[in-house]
Amino acid sequence: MEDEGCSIVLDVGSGSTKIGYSGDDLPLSVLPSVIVSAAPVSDSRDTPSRAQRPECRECYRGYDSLHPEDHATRDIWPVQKGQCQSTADLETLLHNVFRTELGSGAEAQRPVLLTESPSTTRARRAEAAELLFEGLKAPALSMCNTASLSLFAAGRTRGLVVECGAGAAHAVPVFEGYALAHAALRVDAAGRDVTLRLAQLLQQQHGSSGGSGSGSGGSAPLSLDVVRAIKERMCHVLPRGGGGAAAEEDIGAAAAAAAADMKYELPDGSIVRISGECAAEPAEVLFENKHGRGGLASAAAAAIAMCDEQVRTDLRGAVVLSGGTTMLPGFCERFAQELEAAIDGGSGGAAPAADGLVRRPLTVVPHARAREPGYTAQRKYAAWIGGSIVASLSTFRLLQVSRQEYEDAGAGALHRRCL
Ligand SMILES: Nc1ncnc2c1ncn2[C@@H]1O[C@H](COP(=O)(O)OP(=O)(O)OP(=O)(O)O)[C@@H](O)[C@H]1O
Repeated sequence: MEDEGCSIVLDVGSGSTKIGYSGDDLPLSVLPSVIVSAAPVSDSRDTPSRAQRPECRECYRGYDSLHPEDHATRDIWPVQKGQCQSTADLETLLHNVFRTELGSGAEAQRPVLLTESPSTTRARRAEAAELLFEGLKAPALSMCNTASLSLFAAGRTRGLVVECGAGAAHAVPVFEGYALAHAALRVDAAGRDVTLRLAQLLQQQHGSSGGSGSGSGGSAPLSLDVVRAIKERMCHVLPRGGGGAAAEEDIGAAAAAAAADMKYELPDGSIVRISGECAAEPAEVLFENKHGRGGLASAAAAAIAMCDEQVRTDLRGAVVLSGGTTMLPGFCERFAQELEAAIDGGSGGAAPAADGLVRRPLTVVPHARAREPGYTAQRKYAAWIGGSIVASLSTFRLLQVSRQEYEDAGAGALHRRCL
């Protein structure tokens, strides 16, 4: 939609930054959220106009590839586990992204809708506002919670949003478009942890950090970026209780295809063999109980339990998954099983409650078999897509704070108007 009045929609995640224009179906670009000292972040030397690049461009070198013990790297990831680590670094990243993706002309001088993590603080919001208004000269700004936006992308305003990205996961109840902050829970296990676990298993099985080489694997270490690519192609989530023939059926067509072809070809032509254990075990980190803290499904059940009973009915009726890690084949099925087991002893909340009322059954979106119209693969970019929808509504101006208002009232104006 080529529209003079459209806004820039910006979603800066731990792993990737999604940027594009309101009203579009997908981001213009998806770039790694990294400042690389040696090479340009993006491969775009000149900036073609928006009309020339209508497709979503993905240029992803994952945050997953940030090795926990690699202090020597000069790459800087300003957002880690969903939280900004340094405003100065974030400013550098955003200057790079705006320059390479939008150019320095009028395209970059539009109102901005910036997504914010469910666990952000007022202080961080104020810092981000200063960065956008003063560093990037945005004429107007609106800040929206990723959970509310993901829910809009799924066509709802009430529900429990379960986000699982690269660095962090959240379970956030949303009512009438507003995230209920008191019941939002965060889990420190996400896509990067799955990648690291896969790297560990490959190392154990092949004797190197990944074990590449032709045949059964050689000694050259695999970069975590390659391991991430293997994960995205070949890993899946088993149903609760593990494998078995019925389970294999349940993991879906994509996973079955991956399971049949357990070889991954590297760019140099060598082959990495992926065992069944390597394909299925890494994703277990998302569901396991660690140090007495439950996984994602336990957090989701706890978040529902922290809300009023009337709200809980709506939450059970729409548990919306979003974020790249939920794209793992079998994730939706396993999550639904785990959540059902965690709520009301397996009834999913449909059993009669103490007051005799039958609660609404648990509905996880997207459903593994009954595909949600318009919300399946989109969940990878759900927060950005929701932002694109919100920023194209005529009421969007009610959420915006202009530069003048910001100069007069400071960040307080944003706290009052953010979603
Ligand atoms: N098809 C796929 N299968 C499995 N994992 C995937 C797939 N596509 C992306 N991922 C994983 O999703 C993660 C990125 O998800 P997303 O873009 O939602 O996170 P982010 O916004 O960068 O980070 P965060 O939300 O944690 O701040 C990465 O770990 C990536 O490997």
